[in-house]
Amino acid sequence: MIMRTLEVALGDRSYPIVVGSGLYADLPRWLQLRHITPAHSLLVVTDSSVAPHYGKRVLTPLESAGYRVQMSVVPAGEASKSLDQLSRLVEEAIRFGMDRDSAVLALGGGVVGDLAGFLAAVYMRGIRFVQLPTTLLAHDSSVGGKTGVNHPLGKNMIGAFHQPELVLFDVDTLATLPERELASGFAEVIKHALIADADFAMWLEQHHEALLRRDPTLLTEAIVRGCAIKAQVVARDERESGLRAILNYGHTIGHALEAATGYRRWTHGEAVAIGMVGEAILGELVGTARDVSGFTRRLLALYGLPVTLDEPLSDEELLTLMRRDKKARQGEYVFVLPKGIGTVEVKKGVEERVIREALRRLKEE
Ligand SMILES: NC(=O)c1ccc[n+]([C@@H]2O[C@H](COP(=O)([O-])OP(=O)(O)OC[C@H]3O[C@@H](n4cnc5c(N)ncnc54)[C@H](O)[C@@H]3O)[C@@H](O)[C@H]2O)c1
Ligand SMILES: O=C(O)C(=O)C[C@@H](O)[C@H](O)[C@H](O)COP(=O)(O)O
Ligand SMILES: [Zn+2]
Repeated sequence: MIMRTLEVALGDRSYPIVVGSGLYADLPRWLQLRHITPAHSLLVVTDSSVAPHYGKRVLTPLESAGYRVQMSVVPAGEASKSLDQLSRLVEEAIRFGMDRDSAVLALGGGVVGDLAGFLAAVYMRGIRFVQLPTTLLAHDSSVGGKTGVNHPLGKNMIGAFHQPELVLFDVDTLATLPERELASGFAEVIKHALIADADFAMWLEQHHEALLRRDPTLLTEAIVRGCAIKAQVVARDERESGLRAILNYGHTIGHALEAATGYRRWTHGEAVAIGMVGEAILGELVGTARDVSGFTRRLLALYGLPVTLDEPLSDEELLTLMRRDKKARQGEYVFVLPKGIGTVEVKKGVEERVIREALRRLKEE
């Protein structure tokens, strides 16, 4: 049995990230290690695609250990990251009798993780929660405490920082993940490599075939390396007063693409993949880096990810959305730009004409 453990070091709010197989059978023990005992009722939030596969696998050991537990299911998909779904979950939590000692378990991908985490952040002004990620992408979303929902005018516009008590990533769940979602998850794995670890980027290039075949040892290694980069950044700058913004590489453009298409055209990872190519081109134009967009494009393409902007979106709309990005200040555009492979910098005040040129090149095959 594979099992690897890391820590997000946040003083008395530090928590473990456990990555391995067959972990759900031991879920009660992990919860008790975090002082979530059968005296505490649990709301398991999941989605309509995950519930049929893993609902029972999570509920059964909890019930056997004496927990009072209820499962709440939201429709699968990005549209569930909404205030409407949040409000419905609050109602279910109240009716179930959740109190300040209760905990929320987020069983699913980033949508469930962000939504259920936000529920935990606001329910009775904050209760504990646990992340049970079931997508590759959720190696990113389950760590670091960014929770929230979308607004039609902007991605993740409503949310809170609220750290989980525990991240328990059972890699067995990845067996049922659709191929498109696996690729989408690799976009954030590649992001972690491109911002912090050139060797990891080369490793991802070398092992792409086995990783796409879901070789369990390599997949676990990719998750652990990605989580380790994220955990280190979060530990140094939990609330994004500076350094943490590097985790947003590809997202100024990526989030604009998602919002401009009503969160329907691309998955989050696909939008970030196109965004990383765009921001690599932008880095070359601004002069922070040389010769990075070619490698970025090739690596993402090896994982079947989109690397050109092939949707007829107006530059005006994308620029408006990018000015609303959470990193932006005083109407200035802020981007995370590469300095090379494995290193990036946060660049404020990028000129609009240069962004337009990057978008033009991003549209080229
Ligand atoms: N909080 C953060 O730091 C952070 C980081 C990255 C991304 N995100 C957010 O995460 C979201 C994207 O997450 P995602 O890509 O995991 O999408 P998702 O949660 O929508 O999952 C993708 C699809 O796969 C299905 N699915 C999930 N696990 C499955 C499994 N094991 N087997 C079969 N089907 C499964 C889901 O039902 C869904 O249809 C976006 O909203 C993004 O903004 C947040
Ligand atoms: O954890 C972070 O910080 C990130 O930026 C990780 C991103 O992959 C993630 O998509 C995050 O939700 C984006 O946050 P936002 O603040 O730009 O909405
Ligand atoms: Zn992301």
